[in-house]
Amino acid sequence: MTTPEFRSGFACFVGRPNVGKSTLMNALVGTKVAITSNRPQTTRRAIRGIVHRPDAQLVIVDTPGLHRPRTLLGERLDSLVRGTLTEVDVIGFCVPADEKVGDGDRYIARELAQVKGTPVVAIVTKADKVGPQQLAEQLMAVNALGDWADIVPVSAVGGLGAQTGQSARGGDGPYQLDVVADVLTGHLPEGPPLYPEGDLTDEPEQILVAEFVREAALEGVEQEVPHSIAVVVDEMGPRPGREDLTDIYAHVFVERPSQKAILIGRKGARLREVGTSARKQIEAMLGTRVYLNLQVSVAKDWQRNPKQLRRLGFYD
Ligand SMILES: Nc1nc2c(ncn2[C@@H]2O[C@H](COP(=O)(O)OP(=O)(O)OP(=O)(O)O)[C@@H](O)[C@H]2O)c(=O)[nH]1
Repeated sequence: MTTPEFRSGFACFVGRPNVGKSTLMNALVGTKVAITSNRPQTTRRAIRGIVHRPDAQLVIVDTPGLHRPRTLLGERLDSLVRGTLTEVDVIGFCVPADEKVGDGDRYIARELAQVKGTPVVAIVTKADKVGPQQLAEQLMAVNALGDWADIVPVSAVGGLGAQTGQSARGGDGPYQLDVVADVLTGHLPEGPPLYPEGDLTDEPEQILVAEFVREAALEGVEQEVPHSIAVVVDEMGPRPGREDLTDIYAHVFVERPSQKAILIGRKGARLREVGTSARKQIEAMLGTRVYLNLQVSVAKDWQRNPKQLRRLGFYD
């Protein structure tokens, strides 16, 4: 017998307002990852939480724009939402069991049909609120909405367990969270865990550091280098014996040599400015002094393979 490979990757959830996306995400994740930015606009793809399993790690990302769901419907999907949908490995499309499929659901289903290359799992939420007959009918109605990789009912409040006061996780109800997690992780590529378990609090800081560097690097050159920058923090930690000093090694990736030249500037002058500007922000956030080592590299056409890049740690 061969051991099943470990799987890892990213998921996001979409659906009309109030269909239970947040409840489901929170119920799924073992660890909440709070990204505490005082400038929330800068963190574009906040990690909502991580599902750790013996066989898989599922990283749930927030879908920007879905926090303003009332403007989402009726308008075209925000490009950021689109970006997120194509970057993740699997999308969970939530439709509640207790409301008839409506225009809002159909709208989102149509939009999802245009997202090529990312499997969509239709999730019928709040399954505990209806009887088996109504649930079966809703599953059929949702099935007719599109071409789903899977379709699965769930109750985030614990299936039958909800009525008996048992926890959602261990719940003995038929619509367990574990099943949703199984189905979602089944669509992830094989790969090692993307985040260390139990050491999650560093990650948001690294994301913010990358954002600070990215912002500083883009300052004043948005015309020449539009959206062509990705920043990866390679290493970050206190310098041994110096708790007041944090060493940070980061890579700034651009698409073309010409952009690299712009970022570095004459005799490295511009890159030094970028470093100084980013460092001030990072020092303010961390409350320590910071040594920031920036390297600029050309990663040709890095934007063309967003899934791979996300896996490598690009956050844009
Ligand atoms: N009975 C039951 N209620 C649920 C379930 N999931 C969510 N709810 C309730 O449905 C309501 C909406 O849930 P949310 O998780 O806030 O929905 P949402 O889709 O994140 O909403 P937006 O943030 O507006 O997009 C809340 O009152 C939840 O308590 C479920 O599985 N069963």
